[in-house]
Amino acid sequence: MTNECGTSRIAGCQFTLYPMSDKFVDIILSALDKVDTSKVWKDTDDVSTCIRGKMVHIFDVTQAIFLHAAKTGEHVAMSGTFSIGCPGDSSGDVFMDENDQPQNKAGIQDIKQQAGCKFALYPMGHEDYMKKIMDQIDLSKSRGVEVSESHYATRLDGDVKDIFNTLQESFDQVQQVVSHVTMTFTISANSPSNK
Ligand SMILES: Cc1ncc(C[n+]2csc(CCO)c2C)c(N)n1
Repeated sequence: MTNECGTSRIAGCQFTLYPMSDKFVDIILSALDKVDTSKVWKDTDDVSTCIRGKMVHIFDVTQAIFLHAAKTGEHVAMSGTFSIGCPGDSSGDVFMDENDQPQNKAGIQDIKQQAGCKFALYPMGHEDYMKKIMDQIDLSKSRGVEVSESHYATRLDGDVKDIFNTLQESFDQVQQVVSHVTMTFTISANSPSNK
């Protein structure tokens, strides 16, 4: 059964890039600058960047910003929270009229990048939330990434595009049956550490 409580399906992501490099200012600002964010509402401050709009563009922009930062070869991490159906979210609805064509597919098509990611799904207000989460962990295993258990999160290892596809599909599947869903993630590339 669907649990509709918001008036729109506006999605969003609040994220922070952490380049482990002396050049962190340039890496953050050029990643934000190189990515086409014309189909999302965006606000950057000294802590993080928030984007809001259609789910397809939220994942497209988040992935592209991480890839542009990671392709510098520096050790870069990104942490953030995706959200959809937040009952208080509505003022950016103007961006909901955009079409579903992702703006950054061409810009990232030649970037090949391995990464490790930990994510956690939070279906809000559902008593059977563990079942909804376990279904997505099971589905992750057929999406071309290595899936492993971690306390309070699930770990995904593989190509960044496969990782973001897995994140998006998991989030999308749950939001089809749960009105308000949040999902936290941390992704790291070019780390000098062993797993
Ligand atoms: C995605 C993202 N957005 C904002 C910040 C915050 N921040 C920290 S240093 C810096 C550049 C100099 O002002 C900015 C914007 C971040 N780290 N990652």
